[in-house]
Amino acid sequence: MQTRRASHHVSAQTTVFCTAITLRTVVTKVWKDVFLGKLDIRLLVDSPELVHTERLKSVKMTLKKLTFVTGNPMKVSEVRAILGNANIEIVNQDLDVPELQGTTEEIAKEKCRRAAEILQGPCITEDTALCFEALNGLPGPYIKFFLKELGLEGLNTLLVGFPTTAAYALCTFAYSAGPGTEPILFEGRTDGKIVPPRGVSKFGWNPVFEVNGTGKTFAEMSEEEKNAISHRGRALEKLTAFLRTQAVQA
Ligand SMILES: O=c1[nH]c(=O)c2ncn([C@@H]3O[C@H](COP(=O)(O)OP(=O)(O)OP(=O)(O)O)[C@@H](O)[C@H]3O)c2[nH]1
Ligand SMILES: [Mg+2]
Repeated sequence: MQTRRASHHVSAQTTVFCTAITLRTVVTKVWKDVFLGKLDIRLLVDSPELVHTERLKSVKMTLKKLTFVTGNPMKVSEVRAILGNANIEIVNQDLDVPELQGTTEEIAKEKCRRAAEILQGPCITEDTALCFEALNGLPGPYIKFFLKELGLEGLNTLLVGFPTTAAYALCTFAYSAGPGTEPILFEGRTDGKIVPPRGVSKFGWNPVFEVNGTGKTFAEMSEEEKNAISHRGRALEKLTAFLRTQAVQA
């Protein structure tokens, strides 16, 4: 009787001991992976049930690298700064993808579809528009050509005689999972007004776009300040949220 109770006691002790060792091994491995950057800590919080399954490992791999097709190095630099926080590495491909004429959405979608065909793989593209309320949204996606021909002062002159200088910056990211798949769009918008140039910037129309409620043009803001409220930052927030849901479903 006593022998049986003793052996029962020993086996219970063994179970507790083994469970503790297993738990310790799992916890150590998870934190080691977080520390080494192999595992995004946010995935642990969002979906703890996925911890250390093969699923999560492959998800992490797909999330890690993203090809951004653009010929604009300033876009690349901002996107890297913003997505660096989400632990996504941006690989830039400067492909000559023709831009269709149409709405920002149409341009972004077609640009991405063509880029995915050329790359034969997944990618993101982005189209930015600067829209003037007084001109019913123009120049919109054609701002690049207006800026080139008219310059910063010219963008102001364009609005002389109109009752408002209100404008908004619109950024549309397109994500394609690969050739033949319909690109998905993620849009971010920042409202402001067109003002005479203030601040120093290497990026296009930053000096003439004053963001509502800040009293500052994009060119007068630090990189962090701009990224936190910019059209691009807001669009990327949506893109990263989408990539996380993809991760959970993969
Ligand atoms: O001051 C700025 N702050 C910004 O945040 C910003 N984002 C874009 N732009 C400019 O607006 C036009 C968009 O045209 P866009 O989208 O076709 O770009 P792009 O042709 O330069 O590159 P891409 O089409 O290869 O990606 C181009 O002139 C860009 O330089 C910005 N200027
Ligand atoms: Mg372009």
